[in-house]
Amino acid sequence: MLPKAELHVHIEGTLEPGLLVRLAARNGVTLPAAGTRGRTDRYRFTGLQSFLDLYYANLPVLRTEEDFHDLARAYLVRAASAGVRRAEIFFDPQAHLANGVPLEVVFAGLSAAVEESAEVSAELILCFLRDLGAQAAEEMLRAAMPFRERFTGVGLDSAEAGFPPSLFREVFRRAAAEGLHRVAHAGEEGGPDYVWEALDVLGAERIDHGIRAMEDPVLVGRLRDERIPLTVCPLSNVALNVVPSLAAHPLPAMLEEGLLVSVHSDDPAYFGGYADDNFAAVQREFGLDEDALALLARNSFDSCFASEKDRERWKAGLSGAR
Ligand code: HPA
Ligand SMILES: [Zn+2]
Repeated sequence: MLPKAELHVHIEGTLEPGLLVRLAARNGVTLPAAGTRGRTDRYRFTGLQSFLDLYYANLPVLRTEEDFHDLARAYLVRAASAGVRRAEIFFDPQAHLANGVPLEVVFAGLSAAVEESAEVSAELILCFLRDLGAQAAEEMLRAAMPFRERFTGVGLDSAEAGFPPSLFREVFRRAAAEGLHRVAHAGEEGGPDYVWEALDVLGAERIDHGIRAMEDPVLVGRLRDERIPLTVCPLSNVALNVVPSLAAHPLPAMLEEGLLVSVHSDDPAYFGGYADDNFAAVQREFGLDEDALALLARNSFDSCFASEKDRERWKAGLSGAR
């Protein structure tokens, strides 16, 4: 299995139907109708919001430290089998707080799984829910500071359209002052202007998705010249109708432009696959050869926040892999 780093995965999006049902039973939580629909078949979504509605509807099954541990543990075991050596994992504490789960429960459960992970070097990235607004994000960051050592950076996720990155200037400035890494979802629903803002206003070090940057040649030049990482999620983009089909996905054009792109799973329990499945899908669809797949894997290590020494060690493992 090709070694790789997974840099765009939401831990809540790894909640597989089997674990969802077990946690609901364990906690005596009744799943909402929206949560039960589709579980016997593949999930079907019309766009980002229709997915988010189900994603949030399923989260009340997560209540205890053990629940968060079991969720992250299951992901890390599956990721290891996908060849993942490094995982930088998003989590959405505002959603859990809204469900009455204290922050220390979320951190304790996720951190325990991260620390216990021998196979995968893992870190957490705290995401702000952009549709809750800037003030809520600032309160979230303040509340998370007692847990500063347990997360490596901040991100920006949830409904994108109508919530431009520029709204979050101040909270990202504060995160930078705390020495936190900064990433942001941009250019999934929103256009190239959202990617510009994520870079110029938020100081984002990495853009999550970013595929709509391809609509702006000046932006493409900037991303190439500055080697700004883009974490692309092909099966997610197809599932959420961000692209009409995998065949129409801009990944080959992004590689052709020399961008620092890598491939990730986003919400694997909902979108039909983990990191290895996403690699297999683009290999099949675009006929990528071993060199192209190794480049995607190398890019993933070059895009991660691990030490130079670790990144070099993982990249050295690429020659002769597969
Ligand atoms: O795919 C996503 N996009 C935006 N926000 C999200 N939060 C969880 N998954 C996603
Ligand atoms: Zn995402």
